[in-house]
Amino acid sequence: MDVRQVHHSYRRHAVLRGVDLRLRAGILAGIVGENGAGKTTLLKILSGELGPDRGSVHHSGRFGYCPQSVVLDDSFTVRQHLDLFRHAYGLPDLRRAEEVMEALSFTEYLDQRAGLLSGGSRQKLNLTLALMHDPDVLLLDEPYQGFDWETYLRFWELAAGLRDAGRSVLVVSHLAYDVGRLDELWRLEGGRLTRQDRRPEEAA
Ligand SMILES: Nc1ncnc2c1ncn2[C@@H]1O[C@H](COP(=O)(O)OP(=O)(O)OP(=O)(O)O)[C@@H](O)[C@H]1O
Repeated sequence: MDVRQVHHSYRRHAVLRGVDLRLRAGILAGIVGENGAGKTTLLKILSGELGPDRGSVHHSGRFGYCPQSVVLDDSFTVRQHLDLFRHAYGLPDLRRAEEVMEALSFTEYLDQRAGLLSGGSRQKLNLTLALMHDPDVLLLDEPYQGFDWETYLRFWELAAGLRDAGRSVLVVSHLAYDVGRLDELWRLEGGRLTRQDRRPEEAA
């Protein structure tokens, strides 16, 4: 993914003022920033949901995006969500979805309605839907919110496995927590990204 000089304003409020970012294959990168720094705006632009006022975003290969809340129909079960997304992605089967669910200890919820899932389980469904087509570039917005400690660790194992398989993974969070797990850390501040040291005491 190659991002050059992205600018975005909401009316006269300039939120992004020249964001540059290059994500190579086989990297696990993080972006941190305070509330209101523009993280969600940047992710929407990277995913194509929002057009930048200026600048360019290019990526190659399959693309996956896990926003903070995926629009889910609460009356559909987990299995029905998977089937819908399988058709949308044009997948022959649910093999990868099953692997992700296994990794997140989520398989027992297949027949649960989405509206009855706990916050953490709902997030597992969001992640499964974003990962089930095995994207080359993966953008994750606050991906571990609501996770218990065990699931949090499993999430990082999953992310590292994707990196090791040559995928580009970008984790966006307001918390500079556990940054040692990342290959690169960036801070979004004043509308631009700056590279951070990954030592937690300096990045927090
Ligand atoms: N649709 C919109 N219209 C006007 N202003 C907006 C809109 N969306 C976001 N903003 C403003 O842009 C700024 C950046 O918002 P954004 O949601 O991108 O930040 P964030 O870093 O994701 O914040 P948080 O960590 O709180 O989720 C904020 O000041 C916000 O109020």
